[in-house]
Parts: sequence; structure tokens; C-alpha cells
Amino acid sequence: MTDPSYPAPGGGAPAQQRLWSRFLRRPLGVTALAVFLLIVLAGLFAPLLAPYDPNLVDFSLTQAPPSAEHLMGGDSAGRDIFSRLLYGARTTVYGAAVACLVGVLLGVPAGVAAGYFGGLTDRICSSISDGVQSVPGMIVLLIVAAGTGADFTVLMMTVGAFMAPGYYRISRSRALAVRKEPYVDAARVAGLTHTRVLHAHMVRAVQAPVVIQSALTAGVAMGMQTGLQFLGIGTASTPDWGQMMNDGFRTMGTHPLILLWPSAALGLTIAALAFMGSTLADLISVRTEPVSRRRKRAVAPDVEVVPATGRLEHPVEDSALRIENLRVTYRTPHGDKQVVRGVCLDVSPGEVLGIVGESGSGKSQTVFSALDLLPAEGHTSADGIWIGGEPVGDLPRAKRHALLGTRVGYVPQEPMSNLDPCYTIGHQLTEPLRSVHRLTRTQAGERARSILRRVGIDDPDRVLASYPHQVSGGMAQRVLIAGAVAGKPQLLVADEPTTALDVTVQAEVLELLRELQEEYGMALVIVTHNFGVVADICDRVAVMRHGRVVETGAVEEIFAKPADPYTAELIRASLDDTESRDDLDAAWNKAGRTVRT
Ligand SMILES: Nc1ncnc2c1ncn2[C@@H]1O[C@H](COP(=O)(O)OP(=O)(O)OP(=O)(O)O)[C@@H](O)[C@H]1O
Repeated sequence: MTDPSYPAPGGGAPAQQRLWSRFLRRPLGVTALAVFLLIVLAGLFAPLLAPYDPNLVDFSLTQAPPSAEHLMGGDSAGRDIFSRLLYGARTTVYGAAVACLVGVLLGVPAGVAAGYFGGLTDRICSSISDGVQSVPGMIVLLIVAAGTGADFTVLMMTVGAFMAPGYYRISRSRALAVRKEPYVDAARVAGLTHTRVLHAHMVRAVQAPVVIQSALTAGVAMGMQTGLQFLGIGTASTPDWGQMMNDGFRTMGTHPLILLWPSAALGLTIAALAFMGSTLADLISVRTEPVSRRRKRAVAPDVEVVPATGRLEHPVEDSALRIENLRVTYRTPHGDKQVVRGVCLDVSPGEVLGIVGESGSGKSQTVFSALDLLPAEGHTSADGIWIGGEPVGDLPRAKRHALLGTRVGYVPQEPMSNLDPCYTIGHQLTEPLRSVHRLTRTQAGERARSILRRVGIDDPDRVLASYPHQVSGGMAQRVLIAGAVAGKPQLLVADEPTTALDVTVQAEVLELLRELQEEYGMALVIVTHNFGVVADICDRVAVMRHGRVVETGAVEEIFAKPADPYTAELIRASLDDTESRDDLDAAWNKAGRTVRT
């Protein structure tokens, strides 16, 4: 599910436009933005705007009050304060920009990698980030100043390095949230490499939080650089607000205006940045997750050995998918929980296998294991998993994903959350065709158009140019089916493909899946809780409950003579559309089993 506090990760073009127009309706945000832009422009155009050379000394101007010629008067050395203030804005904005840039370059890639890959990467990056935070920044800055002859750019780069943990935390938190989005899983099943997924989904997701963080970081960096300049660390020939404040501080008893001007300029700039940042944060409600200082190492749970259940019908070499004695275990606060308990099943090319069972029976966990989509806390073990006759269980991840991308298509349960709101449907359909199947842009566009027509979309160009929110749920599911079969996979896995759809659309989608399966000669595995769906399109069925296969067989045989009372009850409940748990439990117990909860 998308983080409810953060509607569209990163925002697509329309989301960004909406955000921009909402920002423009916030008077405080608009005023802050206008003030900040004025200060930036004043700094940029200081050579044009400043009436005097900022370093020109005119002794008659020493500590002079404001006048028509010298709007803010003169400082203790007889220089024009207004001109120095304009040049000082330049230095301040430049320094803040350097610090933000370094912070972004160090913090964002590390945060995104830590959130996306997790595990060791996360532990290493988080330890470095924690380490940087514990270093006393001011002492390091003084050492750097002494070592570099107070080089301003190097000093601001050092400030940026100390700001990097802020960027790290926020990027990691967004990447963690987006990593759980179904469309990221879908992209991985489509065979996109980590680099592509990171580029396509993660970078966009962190854009808005990074902008907000930059507004806040720039303010802090300005405060730090002014502090350094106030202490006399910096270049005397370049006017800056810190030097000006130092000058004013020494004479504030007699000439308070000399201190007031640079202090007001700094205060105004930092306030403008803070209000801009808080208005943006308000609009998109960014919340960061604290990075735990001591993350617990994920320990693989003990896998309980259970007898295998289910029946294998085909030799390995004739199967499109074969799963032998699969166990999936989660480590929970209440102990290890085995949610798939020794499942065996297979499907051959051209065959449709239904995996049916009530909610929580382990159907999705079974197919997720085959697709390598289990969350990090899920631990899989099996005697073997084969795709197209090739063992995949022990393959390195990259190879396994490459295989999945070319041989397997996946149709998920929730069409809308499996499409990235940031990109047009055209982009999402053509991206795997180009990067995995090596089609050119034109070929990928042509293929996307023809496959959309094939799945019953009459105006493919309009749909290709649309964002997910601009199409209906049924249309989105057709798009996902099109994407899943566009690469002509040998195996199509559909996880409750009709559950989220209107009843009128459900039959059409099932019909479409059956047609495509026959046309391409694919094996189809369809996960469902509904025996009606099984009756409609499956050849064979595996009935599951409590993580085990209760019964496997040809659909007609199971409908005609279910061997297990639980199957009989599930068929009755499904076809009557009344899934009563009591009846199902009674049927389960009748077979001499105990009810597991
Ligand atoms: N991350 C997790 N941590 C612990 N248990 C989990 C996790 N994900 C799933 N489970 C448990 O695994 C069991 C099987 O879930 P699964 O999603 O496979 O069910 P399902 O048969 O597909 O049903 P549904 O159609 O409701 O998804 C459930 O009891 C579920 O609570």
C-alpha cells in the first residue's frame, strides 16, 4: 500500500503540477518563496545592483548613518553597507548551495541504496551516518580551515558532509516505503535490473523530501557559515554577512544599525527557507522514520520439517513451474510462524493450474516464493523450485530475476497499486520491453500498441499517454495483463486477478486470460479463493489450507468427487457464495485434522 501520509511517491508530472498549484495557494509559502528569490537575485546581480565597490573605503563614510547616497550607511572601515550586503548575499547563497549539493550527493544515494537493498548495505550505511553525526562538526571545521587556509568552498563542502545524514535518513525512509510498493515487485518480476528500478522508482520518490530537506539544510548551512565568518574564518577580500556582523558586534553599543543590517538579512533568508520548507512539508506531509542505532541482525528462523503435501504430475523437464516441498517461515515477536508447510505443485506448458483456498491459506506466499517476491522477513526453503525445467532456488538473485523477466509474467491482485503513479502507462509498458527484451523505442511502442489492442483496448494511443489514475480499474488490469504477456512468457502467474474488479469486468478478464494462455501456449497459474474461477478456466487445481495442499487433481474430477471433505465444503461455499468459516472448520475437522489458527 502507498504510504497514506504521502500520496504519490515523488509525484508524477500531474502530481507535481498539483503540488505546485497548491503551494501557490499558501500565502506564507508564496511570500517566503518571493523573499528567497529576491535575495538570490540580489546576490546574483550584485555587480549590477550595488551602487559602490563593496571594498571601496571612504573615510568620510565611517560609521555614517543611512542617507540618500548610502541607503544603509557606512561600516567601521568606511565602506558602503548596502553594496556589501548585496555581495554578501552572493557568498551566503553560494556557500549554502555547495553544502546542499555535497549533502545530496553523499546522503541521497546512500539512503536510497540502504532502503532498497536493506541488510548489510543498510547496516553499513546507517553506521557511517550515525558515526558522522557523532563527530563534533565545529572542531572538524576549524581543523579544515587551518589545513586549507580557510578555503571557503572546502569549508562549505565539509559543512555539506555533516548535513549528509539528514538527507540519508529521509531518502532511506522513502526508499523503504517505496520498496514495499507492489509496482516495485512487478518491475522486478518483469526483469528490470536493480539499477533500472532505482532509477525509475526510487529517484522520483525521494525528490520532494530532498527539496524540503534542502530548504532546511540551506538555512542551517547559512547559520554555520556565518558563524565561521564571524570568527574571522574566511576571505577578507570577499564581503560576507559574518564579517559584517563581526564589525557591527564591536560597535553595537554606539552604532547598532551596522549589526542590524546583516543580522536582518540573515534572519530573513533563513526564515524564508524555513517557511518554504514547512509549507512544502505540510502539503505532502513527509514523515521520516527514525533510523535505529542498533539494528538487529536478521536471523533465519528454524525451519520446521513437515511432510510434503500435494502431487507432482509432470517430469521436471516438461514443467513450466515445479515447486517441491516448499516451506515459508516468518520470524514474528511470538515465535517462528510457518505459513507454507511442505507444498508441492507443478504446471506444464499450455496447462492452467488453479491454487484455491480461503484467505490466509498460503496461496500468495507460495507463488511469491516462486517469483522471489517474499518480503525480507520471509524465509523460504524447498527441495527445489524449477522454472521452465531450470532450477532457480539456488541461482544468484540477478540471474534469477533475469530468468523471471524473460520467462515469467505476473498479473497482480490490485491493478492500481501495481502501476507507478509517476509514469505514463506507455512508459511502464515499454520500459521492460526495451531494457529486458532489447527492443528499440519504436519497436517497444509498436509492441505495446498491438498488445493493448489484443487485450481489448481500442484506443491504445490514448491509454499509452495516460497516467494510471486516468484509467478505470478494469482498464488498468488489462494494461497489467498486456504488460505481463508482452514479453511472451512461458509461464503467467495471476494472483487473484479479478478480486479488485467489478463483477461485470471479472468474467471478461478471466476470458481474456484464458484466450491469451491458449494463444501463446503459456502455462497459467491462477491464485483464487473462488471455485467459480477454477470452474471457469482451470484444468487442474491445488486446494490449500493452513499452508498445506489438501488435495490436487483435475478440475472435473474434483468437482465431481472431491476426495477431501474440506474441498467439498469449499466448493459448496464458493458456489453458493457463502464462505462460512464454521462449515469450513467442521469439514476440516471431519478429515481428522485439528484447526490451526
Ligand atoms: N510479512 C508477514 N509476516 C508474518 N506473516 C505473514 C506475512 N505475510 C503473510 N503472512 C501470513 O501468511 C499466511 C498466508 O498468507 P497468504 O498471503 O499466502 O494468504 P492467501 O492464501 O494468499 O490469502 P489472501 O488471499 O488473503 O492473501 C497468512 O496467515 C498471513 O498472515
